[in-house]
Amino acid sequence: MSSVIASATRIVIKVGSSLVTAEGKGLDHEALARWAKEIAALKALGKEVVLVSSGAIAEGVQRLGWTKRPTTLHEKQAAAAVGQMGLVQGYESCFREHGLKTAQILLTHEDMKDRTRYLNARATLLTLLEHQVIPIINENDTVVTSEIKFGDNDTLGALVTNLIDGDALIILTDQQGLYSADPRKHPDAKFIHETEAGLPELEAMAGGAGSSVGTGGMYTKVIAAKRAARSGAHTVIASGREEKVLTRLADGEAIGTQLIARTSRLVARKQWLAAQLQVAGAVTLDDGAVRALMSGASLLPVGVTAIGGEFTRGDVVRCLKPDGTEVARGLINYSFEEAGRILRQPSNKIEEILGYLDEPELIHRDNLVLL
Ligand SMILES: Nc1ncnc2c1ncn2[C@@H]1O[C@H](COP(=O)(O)OP(=O)(O)O)[C@@H](O)[C@H]1O
Ligand SMILES: N[C@@H](CCC(=O)OP(=O)(O)O)C(=O)O
Repeated sequence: MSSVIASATRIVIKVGSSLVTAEGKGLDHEALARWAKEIAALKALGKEVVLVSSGAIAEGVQRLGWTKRPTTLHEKQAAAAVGQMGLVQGYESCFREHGLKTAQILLTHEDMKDRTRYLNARATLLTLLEHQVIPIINENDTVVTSEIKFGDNDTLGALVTNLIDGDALIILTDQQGLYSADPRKHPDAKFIHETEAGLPELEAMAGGAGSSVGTGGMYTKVIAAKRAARSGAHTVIASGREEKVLTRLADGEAIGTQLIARTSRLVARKQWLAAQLQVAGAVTLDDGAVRALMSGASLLPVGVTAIGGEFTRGDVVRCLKPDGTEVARGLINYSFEEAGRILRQPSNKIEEILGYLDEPELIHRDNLVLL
């Protein structure tokens, strides 16, 4: 059995509070340095890495001189705001030692639900990866309320994996991986080396957080693996205390629990797009654009002859052949008003016409499914 990480190129790594803080009291700077070193080694192997890191609240509590983790939402938010400074400062200086640039990204649930924000967040993250920057992501604790909260960074890690079409999600925690029951309470629990992500029995095995530092426990990790699998990504839950865990995983060593996604990344994305029932509009293509789409290209405004419906950026629209039959469906980059102004035009004219350029494609091929 070898690790799925060996063949993964785009990887989201989630480190829990217990791994970046000293027993929940302030940041463990040696730990941050170790993560930066390991991630630099993955980068050197040609992998793209996004880091989802907790630890803001724990660091904030320390900086504010509080003796325990607060219970009210506003105190937690205040602690997170203070602590996030330390978290990004710490990572920034550790990654700089390896010649790597970092970026701070704070997200909420709404950023993922709202299609326009979803596309913007996706484009920003992919651009950062293109420029070899390590995005460091946390929940935007300042603005969250219970309705828009991920609540735990395991869920955030999975949604980020979906967002950027990651090949794999690595969840690092304080246990070796998933056991048949919480090993803190059941010392005889059996270790699970490999299983299929999303199996209902896994949810029954996983309990809540075992420490006062972490939040979600194994349950949110198992659910995160199920979510990640929706976009075809495999998940590995492993111990962050294991020596050189990331580089060993990348070498193919099967450390931790592997939760395998059944459907491939591409098939999963196309299924998701095809299943979108709410279609906001349609664009009619010329014959050349239909041929381009069929051969796997993106849809450019130059190949569009008409539009219908009132859609906004990020909505799902139908792509119609000149005779009106549907050939494809995809997430559109421009609103119906904008699309109406740039249709039949070459992409290098978009900026001149609209005064700005979001993307040269009307629908990018990654966001397009042929029917
Ligand atoms: N079936 C299980 N297998 C392993 N750990 C479990 C299981 N059920 C509950 N846990 C608990 O989940 C904890 C890890 O989650 P959590 O404390 O939220 O960590 P993190 O901060 O890394 O997210 C473990 O320390 C363990 O006590
Ligand atoms: N946004 C919070 C993260 C909360 C959280 O999910 O923590 P954990 O269960 O340790 O990953 C923070 O940075 O403290």
